[in-house]
Amino acid sequence: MVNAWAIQRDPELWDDPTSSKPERFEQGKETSDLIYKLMPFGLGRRACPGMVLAQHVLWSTLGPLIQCFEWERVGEKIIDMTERQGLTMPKLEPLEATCRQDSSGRSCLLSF
Ligand code: HEM
Repeated sequence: MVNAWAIQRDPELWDDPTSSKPERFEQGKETSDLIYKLMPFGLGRRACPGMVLAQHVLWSTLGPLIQCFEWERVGEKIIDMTERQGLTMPKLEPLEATCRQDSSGRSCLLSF
């Protein structure tokens, strides 16, 4: 069994592996061998058959949530990213956040 958890946190493979840096996935960065370093859907014959569906759903749900809203944590406390055990690696402390419609005037996929 492949230990994807360890591979995804290996400092020899990732710059500052435990920090949230979405920009690391921008084109041209971290793209070589990404499929073997990240493996969100597994690899090979037993890889996830729902990958394409999942990616489309993610684009159409997460995209508008990020693009159309401004998000803030509740209170001043830094968000604790500690994981608890479970199949999908849930957070130990559930995430609490507030959002409001983006006021920057950027175009948004959704109209209200
Ligand atoms: C973000 C969403 C998803 C993630 C991250 C994900 C991830 C994974 C991973 C890591 C595996 C194990 C692959 C392996 O053993 O190497 C898997 C297996 C599987 N996934 Fe997904 N999956 C997602 C969504 C879906 C969806 C939407 C479906 C179906 C509509 C699906 C159906 C399956 C099935 C049936 C297997 C078992 C494949 C087998 O054992 O042959 N998954 N998935």
